[in-house]
Amino acid sequence: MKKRIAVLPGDGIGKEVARGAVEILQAVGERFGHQFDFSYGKIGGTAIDEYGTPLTDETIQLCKESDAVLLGAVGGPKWDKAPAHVRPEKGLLKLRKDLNLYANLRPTSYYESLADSSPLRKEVIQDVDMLIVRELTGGLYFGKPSERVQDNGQDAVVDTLYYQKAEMYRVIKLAFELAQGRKKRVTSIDKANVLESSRMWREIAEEVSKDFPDVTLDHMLVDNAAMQMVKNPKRFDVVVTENMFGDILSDEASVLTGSLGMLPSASISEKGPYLFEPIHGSAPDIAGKNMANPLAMILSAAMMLRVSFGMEEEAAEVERAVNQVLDAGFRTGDIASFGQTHSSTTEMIDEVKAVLLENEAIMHIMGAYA
Ligand SMILES: NC(=O)c1ccc[n+]([C@@H]2O[C@H](COP(=O)([O-])OP(=O)(O)OC[C@H]3O[C@@H](n4cnc5c(N)ncnc54)[C@H](O)[C@@H]3O)[C@@H](O)[C@H]2O)c1
Ligand SMILES: CC(C)[C@H](C(=O)O)[C@@H](O)C(=O)O
Ligand SMILES: [Mg+2]
Repeated sequence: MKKRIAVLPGDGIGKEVARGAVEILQAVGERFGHQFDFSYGKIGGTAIDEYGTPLTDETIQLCKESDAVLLGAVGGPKWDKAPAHVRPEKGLLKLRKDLNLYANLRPTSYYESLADSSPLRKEVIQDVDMLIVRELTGGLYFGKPSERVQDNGQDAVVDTLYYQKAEMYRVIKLAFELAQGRKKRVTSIDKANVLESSRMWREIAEEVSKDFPDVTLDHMLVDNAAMQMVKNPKRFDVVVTENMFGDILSDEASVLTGSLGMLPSASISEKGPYLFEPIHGSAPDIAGKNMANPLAMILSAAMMLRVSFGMEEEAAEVERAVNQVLDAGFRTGDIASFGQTHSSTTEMIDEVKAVLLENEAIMHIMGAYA
């Protein structure tokens, strides 16, 4: 059946990696006989330059009319000094809010072939398999007021951490449901020794856990969690946490796989369409140089196949092709060990595509002799 995919490449390396995901999906379509229709929209700085706003109503409409959304990344120094309402990042936040994407799933798994490119010892990271469930539409990112103020004649500033109970409840419940299909362990991360919002978060986690007797729950303060994540990452299965803690911890978790350029994500809502994006940003330091690692974006496309379209075999094939390319020694700079030759973004994309199509040929031949 035809699937409509909205593609929002965004800024910087977002454009380079989004192109890769589209090429891989085209190869999947060719191999498995699916029709994927791609429609392009602008978001972030690119949209500011053209329309004066980081997200137009047309782009939101395009996303709502699609079966899934693929997003590259937004932001860059060109727009860093822009007033708050026309910052590229505001476009992404508005899109997440408008599509009600309340949960952001960020899986981190171990890649045997990348063990040498991690700064952590192999014994520490081997077999890590963690899923961070990040609340995505509440907390400090969206609380009002968020502004500069005058306080007793002093320049001051306020940001607000606001959550409704129901917003915490639904994402924590989802984390428990996901844990049931995994190792049945949820670690809820908060700052309950200081923040009232975290105390409520912890109470709700306890409340939800009563409905999931097969899943164990533990609580961890976020500062300790940041340390445990690099010291003993294997202790984590499903991690659930509020928006900003999840943002920070997931960049940290990406180091366990080897690089920020390896971590995909799925942002989901109650009824879709869902959005799929790498967790990294627009990487201005390497943008336009054909150096970015496209694998986080390609793996996000695999998550889209699985989560939005129920195409498990197709998703697994993309993941297998990525693994094969890594096993064969292809590396962008961020995942290269000392002395290894660096492949460009486009070379990596071409390699994954070639493996995908080559595997089809091999399976075809094997089928003929079966
Ligand atoms: N979802 C998003 O769109 C998103 C996420 C994070 C940051 N940002 C934005 O991106 C801009 C730059 O932010 P930053 O530099 O703090 O974070 P970043 O994620 O863009 O880059 C951090 C570091 O990781 C490297 N890196 C990131 N992705 C990579 C990849 N695929 N391959 C190889 N190396 C990669 C970069 O070169 C850089 O050294 C900011 O404007 C920020 O707001 C956007
Ligand atoms: C660009 C920024 C708003 C965004 C976030 O903090 O959510 C990014 O860091 C991410 O992780 O997707
Ligand atoms: Mg982030």
